[in-house]
Amino acid sequence: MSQTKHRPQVAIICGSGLGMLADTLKCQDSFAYSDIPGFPQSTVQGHAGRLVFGELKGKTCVCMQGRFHMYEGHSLLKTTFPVRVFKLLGVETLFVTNAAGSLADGLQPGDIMIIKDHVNFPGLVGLNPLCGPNDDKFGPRFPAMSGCYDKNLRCLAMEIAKQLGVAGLMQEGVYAMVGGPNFETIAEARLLHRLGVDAVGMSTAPEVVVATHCGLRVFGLSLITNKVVKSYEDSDSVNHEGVLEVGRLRSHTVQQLVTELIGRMEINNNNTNNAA
Ligand SMILES: O=P(O)(O)O[C@@H]1C[C@H](O)[C@@H](CO)O1
Ligand code: HPA
Repeated sequence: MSQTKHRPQVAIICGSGLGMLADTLKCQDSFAYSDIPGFPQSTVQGHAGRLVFGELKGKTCVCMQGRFHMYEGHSLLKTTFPVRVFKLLGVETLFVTNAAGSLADGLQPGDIMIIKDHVNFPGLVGLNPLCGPNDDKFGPRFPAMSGCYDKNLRCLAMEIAKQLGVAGLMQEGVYAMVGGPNFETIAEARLLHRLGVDAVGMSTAPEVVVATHCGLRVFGLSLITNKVVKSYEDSDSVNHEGVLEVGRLRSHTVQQLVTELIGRMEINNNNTNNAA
């Protein structure tokens, strides 16, 4: 921390192809993950691997340009390590963004889903970053996860979307994390759809679990980059380049939404930082 004067209140984790969010920060100090002790390295295209500090609409932010995924071979403890670092830095609110495939018929590529809730499939079978001895300095052994995506921020995001004229692209929905790295089979896609999942991806849920455990307020967005193939008659096929391309096409809108939301949200300064 001696290398930056910024003391962030807000942390942003950028999903695949959404790293441009960091470019909006003013008065930047940026650090390659390879220069930060204990940080894993990014291995996925579209995840630059830089931690960027700066100002956005009067709030001090830190932005992860590149996240860590379980399928890269990192332990869940490693993939979520930055969230606890943010807590210790005094961050109060975590923004998570991701690229996801849609299962809901009403969600098209290019749409933006405000995450209302998640299904943490790895977590349901015991692959949870909170497994192992609990560190009481961060939070309780058995944290509640109901309400982990802050309702006030979700409402404010919708209000802002209306003012920006992009409400037609936006709706709330349930995100599910699967392990990846392969995309879903048709049978898996049908199962997820029947279970009430609106969009599926390979990240986010462990970060949100760790953030909620240590008392961070969370806001999440999924950029819908593709429709998940649910029919044996459908010859479409998803690929990572296509995912990144939709990210590029919608980068400006995602940037506007996040910037306005950060500018207008209140900071309570209720991060007592008692984990430090
Ligand atoms: O980091 P996110 O969840 O945005 O990345 C998604 C899931 C895979 O890593 C990749 C697939 O294209 O995009
Ligand atoms: N499935 C899982 N992860 C994804 C998808 C998908 O269809 N699109 C982007 N990330």
